[in-house]
Amino acid sequence: MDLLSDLTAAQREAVTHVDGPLLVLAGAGSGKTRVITRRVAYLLGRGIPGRRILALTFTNKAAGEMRERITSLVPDHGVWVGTFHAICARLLREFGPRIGLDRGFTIYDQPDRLRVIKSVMEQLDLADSGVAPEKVEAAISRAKNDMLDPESFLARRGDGADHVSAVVGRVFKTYQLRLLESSAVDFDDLLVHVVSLLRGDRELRAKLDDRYRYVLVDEYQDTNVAQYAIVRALSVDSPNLCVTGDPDQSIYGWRGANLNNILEFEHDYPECKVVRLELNYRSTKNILRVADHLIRHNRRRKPKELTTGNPEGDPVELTTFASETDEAQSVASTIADLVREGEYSYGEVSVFVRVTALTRGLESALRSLSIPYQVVGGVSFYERIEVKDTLAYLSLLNNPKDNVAFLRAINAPPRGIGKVSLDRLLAFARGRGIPMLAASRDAASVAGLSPKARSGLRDFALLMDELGALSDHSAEEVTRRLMSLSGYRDYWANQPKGDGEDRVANLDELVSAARQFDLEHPEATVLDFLADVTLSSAVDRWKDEGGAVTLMTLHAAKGLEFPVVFIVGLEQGLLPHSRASESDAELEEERRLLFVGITRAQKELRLSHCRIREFRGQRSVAIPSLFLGELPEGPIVYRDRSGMDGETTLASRRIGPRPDSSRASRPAEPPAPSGSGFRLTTAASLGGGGRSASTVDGPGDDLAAFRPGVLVLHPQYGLGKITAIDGAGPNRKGRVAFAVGGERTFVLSKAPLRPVKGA
Ligand SMILES: Nc1ncnc2c1ncn2[C@@H]1O[C@H](COP(=O)(O)OP(=O)(O)OP(=O)(O)O)[C@@H](O)[C@H]1O
Ligand SMILES: [Mg+2]
Repeated sequence: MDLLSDLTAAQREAVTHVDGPLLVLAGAGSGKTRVITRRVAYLLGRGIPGRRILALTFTNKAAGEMRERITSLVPDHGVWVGTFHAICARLLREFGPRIGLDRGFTIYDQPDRLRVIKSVMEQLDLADSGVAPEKVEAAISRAKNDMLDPESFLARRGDGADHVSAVVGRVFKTYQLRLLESSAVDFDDLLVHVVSLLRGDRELRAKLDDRYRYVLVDEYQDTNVAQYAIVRALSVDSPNLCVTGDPDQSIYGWRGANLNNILEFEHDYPECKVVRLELNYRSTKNILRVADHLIRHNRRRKPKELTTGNPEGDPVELTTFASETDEAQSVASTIADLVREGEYSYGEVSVFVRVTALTRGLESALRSLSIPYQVVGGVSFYERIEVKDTLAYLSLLNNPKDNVAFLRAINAPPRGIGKVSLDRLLAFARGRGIPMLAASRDAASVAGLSPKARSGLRDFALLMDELGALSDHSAEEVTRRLMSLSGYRDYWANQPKGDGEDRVANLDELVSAARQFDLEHPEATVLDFLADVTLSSAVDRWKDEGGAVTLMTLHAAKGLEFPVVFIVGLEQGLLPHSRASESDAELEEERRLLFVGITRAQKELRLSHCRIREFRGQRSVAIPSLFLGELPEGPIVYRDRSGMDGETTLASRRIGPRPDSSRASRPAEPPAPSGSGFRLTTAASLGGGGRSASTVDGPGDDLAAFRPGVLVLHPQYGLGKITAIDGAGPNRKGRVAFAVGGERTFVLSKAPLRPVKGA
C-alpha cells in the first residue's frame, strides 16, 4: 500500500518529516492519530530499525489499534507501541535494580493501592482522622504525578500544613515504605521511578536516548509532569520527537496533566517543525458547528477554525425529558429504531455519560429491549472478586514478598484463618524481616495461632511451592491448575445457585483470556500475562465485538469515533460536574470534556437532559447544563418531551442557564456560572420551544421562607429542596438535598441560598 496517497498535503508533510522535533497541532478528527501510524510505517520504510522507534499513547486500546495498523502496513516491525505505563513497567523490569527495585516487582492497581492506604491509616491510628482514605489516595496520586515525594510534598505545603495535608503526608511516607517492603509499585510509581532512573543515571539516560531514537507521542496535551520528563529525557541527543495534540481536548488537568507541555513545545524545541492540520474528516458540518460554537466560550485557548468538507448531515438533536427513566427508555428505543431501519449496527452506537453511576439506568433500558451493550469503565471483568483473587495467586507466584497478594489469596477459598491470626503472622514476619508467605512456612513458630490456622498457613505455603514449580508453563495452564489445586473453582461451584454460577463463568473466562494471551504472545510467560492484565485500563478491556452498543464515560471516549453518539444527563452538577464549579479553569475543562464527546460523533449526535433526576437515591429537580445555553441554534433541533407543562410545580418552569445571545458573538466573555443570576430562563429557547421563564428571588429574603419542602437555589450546587430545618435565630440550620451532588447542611443566615418563588 502506498503510505502517502490518501493523505492531505499537510498530513504528508508531517509523515515524511524524519529527523528533528515535530509538533502536529490540530483539531479533533483531523488525522493526528493517522499521521502517527503512517509516520511509523514511513520511518520503517526508510530503513530505520523498529527497535529504535517508540510510539506512546494513553490507553492500551489506542496502542492496540496503532500496533494493528502498523502491522498491517509492515509485518514484523519490532516497534515498541504502548502506553506510558507499559513502557515504564518494561524499563523497570530491565533497570529497576539500579534504584533498588526487584525485577519481579508487583504492580498495584487502584483498589490494591486503596487497600494498602486503609491499612496504613489504621496502623497510624488515622482511621478516625476525618480524612477519607479515598481522599488521601487521590492526594498521593496527584503528588506523584507532580513528581513530589513525601518530604517535598510536606515541604511544599509549608509549616502551616492544614490537617488534611498533614494526614496525607504521614500516610504517604508509610505507604511508600510498605510498597518497598512488598517489592511493589503503584501505577503512578511506574512513571516516577523511571523519571528517577533517567535523572539519576546519566549513562542510562544516554543509552535509552540512543535506543529510542524516534519517539512519537499521541494526545500530548494530556501528558503530566512525569510523562513530560520521560519524553524529554529520551530526546536530548537524538531529538527526533514527534508529538501530536489538541489543546482543546485536554481533559486530565484534574489528574495532573499539564496543558503547557504542548503549548510550550515550540519553546522547548525552538528548531521544531510545526504542522497544522486544517480539515476535520470525521464529523458532519452540523456536528462540527455545535462543537466549534461551544468551545469558543473558553477564554484560555488559541482561536482555531474547525471545518470539514463532509456533508451537512442531520441536525443535532437536543431533547428535554421528564425523568431519567424517560431519557433512558427513549435512548434505548431510538437505538432500536436506528438499527431496525438498517442504517446502523449496534456497534456503531455509543452513549456517553459524565459519571459511571449514570450507566445503570441506561443498562436496564437497553436490556428491556434486548439490545446488546457493553459498559466500558464500570465494574469490569478484571475488578470482579473472583478474578482478582485468582490474579492474587499469580502475583504471589511472581513476587513472594507481595503481602497484599498474600492477604488476598490466603482466604480464597476461605481457609479459616482469621484477622487475629493474620495480624500475628504479620508481626512475626516483620520481626524477622521476612514476607508473610515465608513466615507461613514456619507457622509452627508463630505464637498464639490455633492449630487450624497453623495447618492452613502451612498448606498454603506448600500449595504455592507446588504452583511455583509450574512457572515455565503456559499462562493458560498455570491459571487453570491454580484454580483447581487451590480449590477455589470448586468453592464457587459448590455455592448455592446464582452467585456461584456467575463467578465460575468468570473464572472460565479468565482461563480463556490466558489462552488468548498465549496465542498472541508465544514467547511470553504467565508473568507477562499478569502484567498485561494489571496494566489494561478500563478502555482497554473494551472488546470490539461489533455487535454491541458501547456505554462509557466522556473521559474514556477520547480518541475514539462512532457514527452515532448520545450524550445524556446534560445537567448542572453532572456536566459541569459539581466538583468542577470552583474555578473558571475547572469549568473550562468541563467544557472541553463536552467538546471531546461531541467531536466523537461522525454522523448523528443526540444530546439530552431531564427535568427530574434520581441520582444516588435522591430524586430532585435538575437544572439544564449551562453549556446547553452555549450551543448555536442553527444546527440543532430542540424537542421537549417532558410533557410536564402545567402538571408539576417547578418542573413546568423551564429552569435553565441564562441565555445570553450576545455571548455567542462575543465568545471572549467568561460564561456566567449557573445560578449567579437570579433570572433563569429556558434552554428551550435554543430551538423554538416555548419561552417560559421562571423567576428566582434575589437577596434579602426573610429566613422564615425556608421551610422543609421549599425549593432553593445555591450558586454553586444548583437547585435543591430543603429536607429539614433545625434550631432558631441566626444559627438556624437547613438541610438541603440537591438535584445532583447529594445533601448538605447550611447556616441559613449565612448561606447564599435563595428560595425559588412560585414553587
Ligand atoms: N486524509 C484523509 N482522508 C480521509 N480520511 C481521513 C484523512 N485523515 C484522517 N481521516 C479519517 O478521519 C478520522 C479522524 O482521524 P484521526 O482519528 O486520525 O483524527 P485525530 O486528529 O487523531 O482525532 P482526535 O483529535 O479525536 O484524536 C479517521 O476516521 C481517519 O481515518
Ligand atoms: Mg487521535
